[in-house]
Amino acid sequence: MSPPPTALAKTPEVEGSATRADEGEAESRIVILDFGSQYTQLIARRIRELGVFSEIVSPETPARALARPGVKGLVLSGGPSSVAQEGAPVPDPALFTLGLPVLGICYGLQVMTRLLGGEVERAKSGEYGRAALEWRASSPLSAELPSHSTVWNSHGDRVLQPPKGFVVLARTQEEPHAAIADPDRRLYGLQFHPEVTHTDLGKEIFANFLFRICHAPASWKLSSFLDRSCAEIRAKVGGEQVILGLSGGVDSSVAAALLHRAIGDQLHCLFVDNGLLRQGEVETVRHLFGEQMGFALHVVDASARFLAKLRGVADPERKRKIIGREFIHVFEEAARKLGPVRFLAQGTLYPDCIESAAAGHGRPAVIKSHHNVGGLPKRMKMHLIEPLRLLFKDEVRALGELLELPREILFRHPFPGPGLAVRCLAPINPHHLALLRAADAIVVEEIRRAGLYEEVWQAFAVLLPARSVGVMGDARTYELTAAVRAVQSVDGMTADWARLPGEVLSRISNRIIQEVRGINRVVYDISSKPPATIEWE
Ligand SMILES: Nc1ncnc2c1ncn2[C@@H]1O[C@H](COP(=O)(O)OP(=O)(O)OP(=O)(O)O)[C@@H](O)[C@H]1O
Ligand SMILES: O=c1[nH]c(=O)c2[nH+]cn([C@@H]3O[C@H](COP(=O)(O)O)[C@@H](O)[C@H]3O)c2[nH]1
Ligand SMILES: NC(=O)CC[C@H](N)C(=O)O
Ligand SMILES: [Mg+2]
Repeated sequence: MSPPPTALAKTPEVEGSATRADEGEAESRIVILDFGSQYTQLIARRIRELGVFSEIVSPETPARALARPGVKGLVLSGGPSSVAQEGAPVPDPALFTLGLPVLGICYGLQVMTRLLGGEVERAKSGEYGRAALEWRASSPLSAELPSHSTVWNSHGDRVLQPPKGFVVLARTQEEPHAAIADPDRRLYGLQFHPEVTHTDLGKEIFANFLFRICHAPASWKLSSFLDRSCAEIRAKVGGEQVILGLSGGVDSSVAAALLHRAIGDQLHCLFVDNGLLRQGEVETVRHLFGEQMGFALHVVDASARFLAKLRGVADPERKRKIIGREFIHVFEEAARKLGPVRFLAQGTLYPDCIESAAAGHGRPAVIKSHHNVGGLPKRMKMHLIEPLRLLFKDEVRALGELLELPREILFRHPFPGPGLAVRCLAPINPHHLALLRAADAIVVEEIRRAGLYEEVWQAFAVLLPARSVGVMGDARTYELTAAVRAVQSVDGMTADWARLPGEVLSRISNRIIQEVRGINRVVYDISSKPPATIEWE
């Protein structure tokens, strides 16, 4: 197969100071109408990787709202619905008359076909997974692509008759209308999914759409994003004070560094020691953010009140609620002490926004309640500043690198807001937390020492209330059990237990039993998610 074409733009620059981007004019962008595909975010990612900003909007967005300055083209995503089905999402038909290029993918192709007068039918047998694609006609969408390549499908409906003015660009063995287009109106449709990595040359197809059809400049760069968002924050905040809950995790740390660059000491970072933090966490945060980075850091020791409220509580959901409520109280008190604070900053990311928007139609925002500390903003009546709300996690990490945050912070394993409380299945008290903290530190230390820290998604210890008999130094012991959990995952939604080398497990086990008095047995958790979860509670 021939090498990929040269049409590919470079990935957005992370380094460098070039900030020519669109000062004063609207940022060039591609707008993606989301029909509910599991891959919509991947479409946005692919486009941004090519250096063009992309934005995901509701499928019902009116055409006039799509024709904004800066918009260079539209993508209609796939989706679970069937176009003939009642209640299936339909875009504003006027979007096809805006003169903007359109790329319909799967459901997006099918809905475009139907709206423009073509026919869609239920296929006799769907087309799922791998297929061999053959480009049959030349077009800017397939420019410089080899005539044959592998694509990935997932559809049960198909285009029976393309709309008037459309020609067939490509087919697969099963599907004669794998790609169709009306080149004069710059309307393109693909039955397969160019956004998934299983489609070879999917990125090149996007590059052709962006640069040969939409003529979008590749001007989306994190460095210009950084400059622009600092200016926006300064304009919004003026001389006021801002508070931000700093957890030491990636998102809040990057948000803090960005705000600090914008407004310096008007930013007050609040780090709450809830008594449920990992070993050395308070010192690390104090050293890194207070001393090294020079942030106005307020460390609030609230461990006594958290632990008092948690004493004797075993139910995981009750633990989470108590912790969320205490966080709010601590924040409110701290804000009052600082004087009138009008702004609350948060490290909300783009996936959080999309998830909560999707959940807005009467469904509970399950994912948000998992990730936010007790819904701070709603109750606190402050204006929100969310500088990362347009970014994906890996873009946030890259931004953190631009802001010179140490790798140690940016590539940290996720740590749940409720902290060690959801890893201590034995009754919560200072003694049990100390055992857990010590065991956890050994797990992480040994995994680091083996050079595996960045290979696993998360690794930690859990303290179990199970006591068992052991023999140490000829004497009987009757003590608690530690479970070691280490998983591989991409997004935390699904996970498999990590196949840690036997020697590493053995060192962890020996050290915990020898060094942590009160634990005499170590087990390794070999459950995947689903059906288990990553955390034990
Ligand atoms: N100990 C804490 N002190 C102050 N704020 C906290 C603390 N723990 C959590 N928070 C707040 O709760 C938010 C949500 O926590 P979450 O773990 O989802 O994100 P994160 O810690 O910023 O990043 P990451 O997802 O990488 O852990 C944080 O951004 C932070 O504002
Ligand atoms: O901020 C958080 N607040 C929480 O209440 C919470 N519970 C779990 N997690 C983290 O989310 C990922 C998936 O965890 P589970 O498989 O246990 O649901 C894993 O990375 C968990 O560590 C949390 N994060
Ligand atoms: N992935 C998709 O967009 C599927 C579209 C439609 N639900 C079908 O089965 O054909
Ligand atoms: Mg965190």
